[in-house]
Amino acid sequence: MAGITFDRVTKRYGAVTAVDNLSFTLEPGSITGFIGANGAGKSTALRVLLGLTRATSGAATFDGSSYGELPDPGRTIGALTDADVFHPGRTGRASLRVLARACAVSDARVEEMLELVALSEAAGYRVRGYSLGMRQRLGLAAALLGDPETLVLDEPANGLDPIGVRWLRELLRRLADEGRTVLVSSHQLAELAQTVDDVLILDHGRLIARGPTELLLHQHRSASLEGLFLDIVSGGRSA
Ligand SMILES: Nc1ncnc2c1ncn2[C@@H]1O[C@H](COP(=O)(O)OP(=O)(O)OP(=O)(O)O)[C@@H](O)[C@H]1O
Repeated sequence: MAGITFDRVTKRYGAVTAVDNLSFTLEPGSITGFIGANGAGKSTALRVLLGLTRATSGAATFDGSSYGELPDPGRTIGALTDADVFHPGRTGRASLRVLARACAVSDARVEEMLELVALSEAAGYRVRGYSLGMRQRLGLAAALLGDPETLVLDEPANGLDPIGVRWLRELLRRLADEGRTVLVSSHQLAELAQTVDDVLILDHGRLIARGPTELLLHQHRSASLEGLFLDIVSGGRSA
């Protein structure tokens, strides 16, 4: 199973340092929450990991291989970065079938994933008619198509209704229990606290706290992940 390693990753856009010397390793079998204020650098870090943008320095790898070096990335890494990656004129089913062909996944697996994300009935409709929550579900189905060892999900709960949020939480737990590595960014801290084992807290591109959620809550005498986050981030800013 593939873990994730960030080794001194820095990404600059001109004068802006979006990710600043970021290092951490995630082991398989757990869910890690990636949190930070707007502009903290979470999406940039995930984009570097997924080979969507190049690091200025350092490297982000899956068991030693960058995304681009993976022989079969679709079957190793499942990623959700944007609910709007699908062609609006294609049906949900056709969208998944295009991806399935690219990573040699069967049409039967497409139907299984549509069922898993509760889109079987809507699979014949064009994506332009889908709600945000339905597009997120389709994105999750796409991420899971190749039965990947590692999942990298940028705000997967966006647009999901409360039933969908609970479904997602249970799904991620199942996937982690199967030994997969799950990294998930979110602003919904109350929900995230119920989902993850560990958190990484990013502020101005830098990792300012990391560890098991329960331990961090205890160390900071916080009753909630939101309290912990506000405490750490405002503490970091005044330091
Ligand atoms: N393509 C880009 N060109 C220039 N600056 C960028 C680019 N992408 C991100 N940035 C800048 O990098 C910083 C980090 O942005 P990023 O989107 O990674 O943060 P984030 O933590 O994902 O934020 P959010 O929670 O709002 O999604 C911000 O200052 C942002 O303006």
